[in-house]
Amino acid sequence: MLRPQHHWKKTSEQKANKLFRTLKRIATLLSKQKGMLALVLLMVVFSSFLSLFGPYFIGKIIDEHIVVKKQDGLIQSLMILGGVYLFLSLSLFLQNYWMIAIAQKTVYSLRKQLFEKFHKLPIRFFEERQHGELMSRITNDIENVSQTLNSSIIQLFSSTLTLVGAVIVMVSLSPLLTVLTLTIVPMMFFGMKWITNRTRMLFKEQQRNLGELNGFIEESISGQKIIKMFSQERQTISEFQRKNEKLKQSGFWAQTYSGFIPKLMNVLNNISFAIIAGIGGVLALKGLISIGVIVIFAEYSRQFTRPLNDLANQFNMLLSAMAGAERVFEIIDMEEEEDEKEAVHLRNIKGEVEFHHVSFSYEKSRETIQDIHFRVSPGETVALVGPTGAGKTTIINLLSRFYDPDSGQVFIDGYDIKHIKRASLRQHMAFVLQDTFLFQGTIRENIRYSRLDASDKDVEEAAKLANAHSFIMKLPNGYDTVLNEEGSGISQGQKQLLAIARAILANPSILILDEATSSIDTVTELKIQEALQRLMKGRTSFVIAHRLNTIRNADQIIVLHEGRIVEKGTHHSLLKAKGFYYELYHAGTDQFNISRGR
Ligand SMILES: Nc1ncnc2c1ncn2[C@@H]1O[C@H](COP(=O)(O)OP(=O)(O)OP(=O)(O)O)[C@@H](O)[C@H]1O
Repeated sequence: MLRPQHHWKKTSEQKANKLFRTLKRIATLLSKQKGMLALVLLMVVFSSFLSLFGPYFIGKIIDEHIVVKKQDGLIQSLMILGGVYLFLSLSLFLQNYWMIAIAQKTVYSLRKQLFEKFHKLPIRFFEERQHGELMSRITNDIENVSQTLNSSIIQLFSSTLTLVGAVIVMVSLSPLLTVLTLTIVPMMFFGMKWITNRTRMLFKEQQRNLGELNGFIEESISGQKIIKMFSQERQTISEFQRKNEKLKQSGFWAQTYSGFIPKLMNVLNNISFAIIAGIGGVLALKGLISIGVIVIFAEYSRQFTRPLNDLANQFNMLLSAMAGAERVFEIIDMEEEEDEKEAVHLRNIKGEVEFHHVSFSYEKSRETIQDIHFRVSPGETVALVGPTGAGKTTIINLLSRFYDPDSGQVFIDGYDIKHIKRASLRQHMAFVLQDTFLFQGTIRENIRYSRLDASDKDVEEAAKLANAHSFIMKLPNGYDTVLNEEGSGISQGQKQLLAIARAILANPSILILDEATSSIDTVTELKIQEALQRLMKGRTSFVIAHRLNTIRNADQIIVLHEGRIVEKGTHHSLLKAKGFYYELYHAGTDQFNISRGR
């Protein structure tokens, strides 16, 4: 029995420590705007004082003017009272205004830090995580922090000040009535606890159901084509209805229970008012307190329930925002993909590539590639061939340093690429992948993405070499046609021509090409082939080849199987050897299937 208890104690301690560290970090961020923060706190103190002083002053006016029917000085007192409430409003406005400015500035820099960090993290980081989840850190989590900074800090501080101040004044006026008034506090505490326990669970459920529904909506929007292809509309709608119904149910109960909170507050307010009026009245009749004191108490007790309620709410909000902030800091603290201190910048390269006994695994439990060893002379074309999962993409990932080898080395022009700056290394490479990623923007901007300083003439020149110019000119706005992220409006083959144009513009020494497996119409296919021939000329090219033509023309074919090189050679020498390549070729695997007929 001791152990779990000890464990529990430890984890809750760790949690508290973590929370404290996160709070401290937020405080450090906020302290960058010390001057403004000091002003806000000053305003909070001022407004708390005025909100206590107002009712006190009303009590005084009642005792000194109303009860004794003395008109002298009443007007002045009322003017002072007006001034108190005017300044109270002003200070509340100012503290809010300044605090929002501080909060927005803080989350602005947090958002900036996080986005910049994303670009310094290795590819592994993104491959291991859900993109939706990462998106939510930069949107929801940061928004949560922003909301809390906007209001919670002020509320927590002013609620505490008001509570403490009210109790001090009340005790000084009538300890007995204070004790009686405070009897509602435990009632309030337990009542609130009962409701919030239930609402918290219900809200959690509502949130979960909402998340589920949102996920389902997102999936059915992006999978619309598949839904229609398989005529699953009706099934999708009924699944949606089921989820929608669940959300409605949980939403109904969550809102109903949370709707009790103001009602309960009202009842408790009335009870405390009855206590103050009744018992205060008896005390006043006995001459123990004045009528003004009853008014002060009545007003304070009304003020009492609000800060107590606020404190509980704000504290919950603060906890949830801190959880969000923790998730943000977790990423900000992650180890970055850094270049070695002495890493060099390569100006020009010839394009000689050597893999020297390279082994690598994505996960410790399973070796992905083993003892890969080959050399490529500048300008050569290498076809990487092998069944699915053989390790072709992994070799490309290592060459471009998206991952680093566990053992062995990769050399470019005799330099171990570990000692070359990543940006410099990738500057000498261009990628034409199966799935061309296009950004929202014009065709011109999309081609220029590989060399931002290229002139319009350079862009068009590259498009011409890539056989893309003629189809671009047929688009409604030519080079200024706007594409969305999915590149809808142009075909798969045309997307590839754009990718080739991009690569031609980059003018790299090393070219990485992942040939498309999807079949493309013959005319476009021929255009692609011709453009690729131009692109590959004079550059060291690595091709994950799917077209027989490419494979046949390669200077070197590297045949991979289960992470190892099983054969090397040219098409003819490998066929002659009657080994694994020969088998692949005759078995008509994916790699050879596509273009055998062409
Ligand atoms: N990010 C990753 N994390 C873990 N394992 C991975 C990762 N990427 C690939 N693998 C695994 O590594 C092995 C080699 O994958 P790789 O993508 O290099 O094969 P491939 O030859 O390019 O296959 P294909 O022709 O299907 O693209 C596979 O077993 C794959 O499951």
